[in-house]
Amino acid sequence: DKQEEDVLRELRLFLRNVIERLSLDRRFRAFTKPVDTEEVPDYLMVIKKPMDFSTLLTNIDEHKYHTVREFMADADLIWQNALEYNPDNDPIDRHIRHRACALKDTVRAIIRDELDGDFERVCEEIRESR
Ligand SMILES: O=C(C1CCC1)N1C[C@@H]2C[C@H]3C[C@@H](O)[C@@H](O)[C@]2(C1)O3
Repeated sequence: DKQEEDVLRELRLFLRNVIERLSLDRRFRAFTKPVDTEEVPDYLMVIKKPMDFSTLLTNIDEHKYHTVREFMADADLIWQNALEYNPDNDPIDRHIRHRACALKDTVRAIIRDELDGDFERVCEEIRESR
């Protein structure tokens, strides 16, 4: 109904704003677009569900996320995939993992500081009603 669509529209606005702010952070530049599977031919053998900021945005615009929890499941894939694919004890991998952990902490801090628990509970109620 109208009020419910307004809630889901506010959710999309919030999620787009989160991604916009992450995309402006130079530490997270490697997370903005899908890993180039022509540059990295074994990537899809290792990583079953690739994810990146541009794909999150597309999903938001396709109304794929009805709750922040659903969005977080995909957002977490970005840093989880980075840790999984780049495990080695060399400077490049360690730099990527440092940024992956920074992304994990930054997303959690934004949600903790800016998501109203009552708003997320309304989103969950709407999703369970459908
Ligand atoms: O995992 C990633 C991205 C970093 C966070 C996501 N990649 C896999 C490749 C290994 C490493 C070095 C380059 O080969 C570059 O292509 C990638 C991209 O970084």
